[in-house]
Amino acid sequence: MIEARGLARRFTTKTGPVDAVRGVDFDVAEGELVGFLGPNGAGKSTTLRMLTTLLQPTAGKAVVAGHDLLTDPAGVRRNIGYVGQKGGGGLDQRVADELEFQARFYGLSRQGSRRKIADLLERFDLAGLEKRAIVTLSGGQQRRLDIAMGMLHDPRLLFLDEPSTALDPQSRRNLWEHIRQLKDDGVTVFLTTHYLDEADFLSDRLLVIDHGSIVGEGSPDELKHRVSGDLVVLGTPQASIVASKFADAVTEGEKVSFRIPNGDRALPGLLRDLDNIGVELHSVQVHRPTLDDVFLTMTGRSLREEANAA
Ligand SMILES: Nc1ncnc2c1ncn2[C@@H]1O[C@H](COP(=O)(O)OP(=O)(O)OP(=O)(O)O)[C@@H](O)[C@H]1O
Repeated sequence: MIEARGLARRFTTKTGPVDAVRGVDFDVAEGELVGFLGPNGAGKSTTLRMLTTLLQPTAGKAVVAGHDLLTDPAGVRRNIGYVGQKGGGGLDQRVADELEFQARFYGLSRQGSRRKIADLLERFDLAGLEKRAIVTLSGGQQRRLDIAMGMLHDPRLLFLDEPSTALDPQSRRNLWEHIRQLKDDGVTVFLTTHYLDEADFLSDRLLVIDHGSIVGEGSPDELKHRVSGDLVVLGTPQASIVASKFADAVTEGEKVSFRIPNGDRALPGLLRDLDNIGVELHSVQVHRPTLDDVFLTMTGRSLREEANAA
């Protein structure tokens, strides 16, 4: 559904050139939900704007929804939906008028657009809000309306830029369910996010971008497995004895932590060995790596710090 090869964008600024995207290669298969994850300024929006024909690449090429980005941008636009960071709707407009206007813009007949709008209002839990001005909707309702507008022409591929930014936890969760539903309906979804929980919950596959280059790719689980092992934390008065057995062990009072591969499976044997040498244990915890650990391993920086700083 997407084939990007050497896609790059350089901006010329007063202080010199900025390589926002440095020749990225990736594929997205039909029906996949791919999360494009990276910190602020990593190049996510620039990539998305190129793939949606809003910005001309300075190098490389891509085929998007079966059409060549450079030679057939109109073909790309006809077959994709794009939901940007800021909603496209006129805030004073009523919900139904906005949808109607957009549907007619896409060339739907009056009758066709009525049917489609009713279907989308139902699908995105907006039924009953037709007469409300957009400005009076909650943040979650506005985001769902933005997505409904992006789906009016039944695109096979939908781009979502930071879909849940500025939503409260409950609305985010609700929006995620709607995004998953799109995937279940067969729509290919490509979304950018700098939220690890969002990427983890939604994505079949993740592309991790940093400084304009792809630094990692895989399912959330695959990426977590690449971090060297699970974190084991043991509570014991003999923390220093345990620490002496593991090169990377860190002790903190009566707590010792270290990483081992496949922690769940390795733990029984490990506990037996410690018991055999007389180590007394108060507590045992095993933590699977998080996507934050993955990001830290790949880039040397914590994505959470970046997101918080934003
Ligand atoms: N029009 C522009 N002119 C100059 N530099 C730009 C322009 N647009 C983006 N950049 C720079 O390109 C880099 C990538 O920006 P981009 O917006 O693609 O990142 P991002 O990953 O989407 O970040 P965010 O999460 O903040 O939206 C940044 O260094 C940014 O400052």
